[in-house]
Amino acid sequence: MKLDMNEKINVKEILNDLENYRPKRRGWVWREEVPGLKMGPFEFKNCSAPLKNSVPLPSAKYFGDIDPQPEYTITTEIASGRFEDDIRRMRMAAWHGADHIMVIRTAGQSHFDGLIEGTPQGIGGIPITRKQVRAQRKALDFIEEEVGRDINYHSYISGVAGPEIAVMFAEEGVNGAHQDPQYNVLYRNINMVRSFVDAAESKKIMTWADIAQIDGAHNANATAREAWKVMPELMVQHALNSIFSVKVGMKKSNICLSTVPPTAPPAPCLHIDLPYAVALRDLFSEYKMRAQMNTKYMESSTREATVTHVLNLLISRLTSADIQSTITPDEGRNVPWHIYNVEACDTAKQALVGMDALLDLVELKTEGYLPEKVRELKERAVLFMEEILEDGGYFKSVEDAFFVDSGSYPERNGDGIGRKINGGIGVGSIFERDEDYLAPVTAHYGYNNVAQYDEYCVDNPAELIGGGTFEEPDKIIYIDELDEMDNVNVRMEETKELREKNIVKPEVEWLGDGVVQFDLFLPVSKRVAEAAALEIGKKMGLEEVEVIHREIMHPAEGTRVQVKGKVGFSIDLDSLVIPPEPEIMSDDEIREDIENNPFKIVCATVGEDEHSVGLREIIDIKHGGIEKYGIECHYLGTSVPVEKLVDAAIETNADAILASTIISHDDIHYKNMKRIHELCVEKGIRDKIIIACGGTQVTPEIAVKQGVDAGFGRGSKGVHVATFFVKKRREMLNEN
Ligand SMILES: Cc1ncc(COP(=O)(O)O)c(/C=N/CC[C@H](N)C(=O)O)c1O
Repeated sequence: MKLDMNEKINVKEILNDLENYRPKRRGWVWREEVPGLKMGPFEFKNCSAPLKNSVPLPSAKYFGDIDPQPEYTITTEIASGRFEDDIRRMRMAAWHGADHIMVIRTAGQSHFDGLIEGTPQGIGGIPITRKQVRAQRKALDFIEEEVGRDINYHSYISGVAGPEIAVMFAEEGVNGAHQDPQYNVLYRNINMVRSFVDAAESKKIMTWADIAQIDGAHNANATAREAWKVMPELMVQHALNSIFSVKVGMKKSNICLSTVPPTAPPAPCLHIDLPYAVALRDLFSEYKMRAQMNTKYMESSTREATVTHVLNLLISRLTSADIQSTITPDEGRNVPWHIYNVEACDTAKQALVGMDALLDLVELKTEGYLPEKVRELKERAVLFMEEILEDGGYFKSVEDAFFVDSGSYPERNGDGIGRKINGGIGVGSIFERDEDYLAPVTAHYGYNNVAQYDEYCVDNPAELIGGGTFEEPDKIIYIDELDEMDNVNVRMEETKELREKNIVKPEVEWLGDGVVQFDLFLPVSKRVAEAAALEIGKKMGLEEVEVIHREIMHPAEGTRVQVKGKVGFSIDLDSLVIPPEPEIMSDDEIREDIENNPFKIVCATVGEDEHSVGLREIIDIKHGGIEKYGIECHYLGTSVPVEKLVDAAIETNADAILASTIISHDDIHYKNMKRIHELCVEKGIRDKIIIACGGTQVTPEIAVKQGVDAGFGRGSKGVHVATFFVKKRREMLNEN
């Protein structure tokens, strides 16, 4: 199966024959850095190899459609609860620069005490199962082929089924995973002894499979009452998980510290977060940094979240990052939607390439507040570690609620998360292995008496059984579905007409969910505006109308409200009149026509409009404008009265008038077009002259309604206008 960029991914095809799917590779892939990368007229210092296929930033069109990729791996978190719909979002995110797909697990999967099978729908995440992992890894094989860059697939190895999950991930070629026993203990109340014994096993397996590890320190950020007060503890948590991982045998280049700038505006966040970012990288210089955007201080304003994320990216650029995780701007209001996953990827890409080579321009101060604060934070972290030792070690310090205390260490408010060593889920489930304990498996942590059967297999216990599932994937027991109702086949049956018929429904996260959102301003106070917005949504025929964001413009003057609702209908695409792509003739064909029959135009930016760039791009030869075809252009400049433009057309006996207007306030651009047409009629030249008008806010269909012959909107180029002129003149000559 090879993806065609003009065809949707065939999810049914992906689900076919999953039993025999095998992952193409094991382990994590970092981007290929290309220092001195030349793209368009620029040279980049901190970029990686460009993609084969991608969607550039909107403004890329001003720079030859280049789409430079920063050197950091870019993560997008995807998990709507329906993995089959997430596959499409993965493809969208990959085209927008994501090469790390992180799949949130269904709420509370950490408490599942074993692997689950089949493809049940999840809540706020995906129930991780072998079939679901296979389907998404298989889909990513095709998507990475399409974009031209390897994509890392990532999930979570935590909870009471951690080791089983680790084995399944190793078998299925999962490339990255969160693994941090502290997460189990602090946030899922899983017995601490069980958690660390499981973590040793899980990390051993991850090491064998070359799975990159992300720790869970960021959770303290998100859980603490005031995130910046846990900075010392965050470094302690990173240290504990990192050294434990090293002791199990994990290479440091696979150990990624999950670090989040703890604050956000209106706090003076750089002043607080940058010293922390520097201190962390000083202490853990041998490890990888997985920079995650701030998730704690996010409200329902996607704009606010995006600006905070750009400040987070500035910190990444000023310090370092290996993985730049992105958080969807709408994380603060609902389960992330397609469009916001993509926005988050674009925010990271845009900001990081925009700050390319930043450290050639600025450097961090080595005297004063910054280094002093860095030292202070490191000292607090070391003191925290020392107190753990004095208190009797990690488990004892957890019992004494050292962690996630709202005080800024060494201050303590006594409100940390305390767990008992003889409490929590899984307590009492650890047994010492007997003298003759044997597990004939690969990558097994701890005591394993293989020699009792064959001393030559001590380093390869699975040899005793002719290889385990790591060596012999055909030994994996693949279970398709267990629940006859809660599975992907039933779900896809429900939405099949949206796949099979030529109809479409709006969606935000699931195919056919019918959800739309709209943004409006109401000149009333907040509470009145919310009520009015709901009423407007209902009158628009939306169902399940809900206000998802409101912003006060002024307590009395007005409120901005964002509303979501569902449409009950779908659109029959066969019934649509879809305007054809603007035809373009070949340069030679246009040039030949003009050589045989010279063409003269008058052109200007009309009205009170001073924007000249757009029109110059359309006419100037150096921008690929219409002059390159031999068209004679009389450019009258900017803010030209329409009367003057029409008079010039008459004086020069022009074949065409080309008017540009960018300003569209009160539809002034269309009013000017209409006036040009009327003037040509009044002066008796309308049937002899071609009128074309353009501008970024011009909709061609509306332009023509004003009486002109053609309108050219955003993205139009010289070749579009020249083709139109040649065709329109031929049409007029044929008529006469
Ligand atoms: C170390 C660790 N283990 C397991 C889980 C997940 O555990 P459940 O399956 O019980 O939800 C998490 C969750 N982190 C949130 C993702 C965050 N948005 C991120 O990008 O890091 C975790 O941090």
